[in-house]
Amino acid sequence: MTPAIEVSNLCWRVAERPLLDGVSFALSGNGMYGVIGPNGAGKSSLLRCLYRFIRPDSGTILLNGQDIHLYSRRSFARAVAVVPQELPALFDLSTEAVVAMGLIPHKGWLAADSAADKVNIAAALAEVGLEGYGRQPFGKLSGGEKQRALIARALVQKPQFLILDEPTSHLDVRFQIEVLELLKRLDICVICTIHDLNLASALCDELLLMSRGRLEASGSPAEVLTETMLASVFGVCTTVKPHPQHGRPLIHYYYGYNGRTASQEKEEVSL
Ligand SMILES: Nc1ncnc2c1ncn2[C@@H]1O[C@H](COP(=O)(O)OP(=O)(O)OP(=O)(O)O)[C@@H](O)[C@H]1O
Repeated sequence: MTPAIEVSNLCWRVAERPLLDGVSFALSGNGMYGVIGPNGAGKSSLLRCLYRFIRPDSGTILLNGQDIHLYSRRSFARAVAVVPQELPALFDLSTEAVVAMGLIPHKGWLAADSAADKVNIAAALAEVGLEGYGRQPFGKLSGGEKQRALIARALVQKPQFLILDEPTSHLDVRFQIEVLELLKRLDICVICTIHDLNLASALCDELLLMSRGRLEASGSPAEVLTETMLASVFGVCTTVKPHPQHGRPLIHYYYGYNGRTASQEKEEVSL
């Protein structure tokens, strides 16, 4: 079933500081939704609200028409999988045991893994390029391998809605592309924070641009990634052209912007 996510007027304040300020949007179906924005813009806070880690002061989040806080723990875990930004310790567990945790919402803590479960776990590890790593202690994997194992855990969960906080942050460039392509192929509703704007442009169907706790812009990469928007939200000078392969925005950065206008900077560079 295609999930519909509807976020209305989300507000979250800490010590009188508005960290999320009237955020509203709808994700109307399957696809890759990228949350972008500068450091401290509120991207992770927004995702934490979506997976019920934070309870906002006001506003609502509906999943398939029902407030997420009215779902039982188990039914929410069946529908929603999360790959957090922080890599958990889980030192004593093998990598396959960590991936198997994704099955818990479907069968409970104590049920042993069936032969079919083991096939699913091995397939998920292979999907993320970790074939043969199942017996290795999770704690001994590299940062990028851990991140991919946590994505495999989310895959075996078979969620309707997958939330990932910076899934590419520990990955080399090849795995950044492979993991995002894999997430896109899942054909479910995926929302992830991402700092690489060119990757977001190439692989996300829609972008949500956060700035200072507010949703500054949303829409297709071409609608959101404009030179003017990048200058005003990130304070960087860019030239944005269609990518020669896929036609979506390709951002070239100018260095040493230092608060001058984009056109001043470009004139200087072209001299
Ligand atoms: N629990 C909290 N208590 C107080 N302040 C918080 C809390 N969580 C987040 N913040 C603050 O809220 C702001 C937004 O944080 P958040 O992690 O959502 O930003 P972000 O856009 O994900 O940033 P980054 O790109 O650096 O990961 C930051 O200034 C952060 O310090």
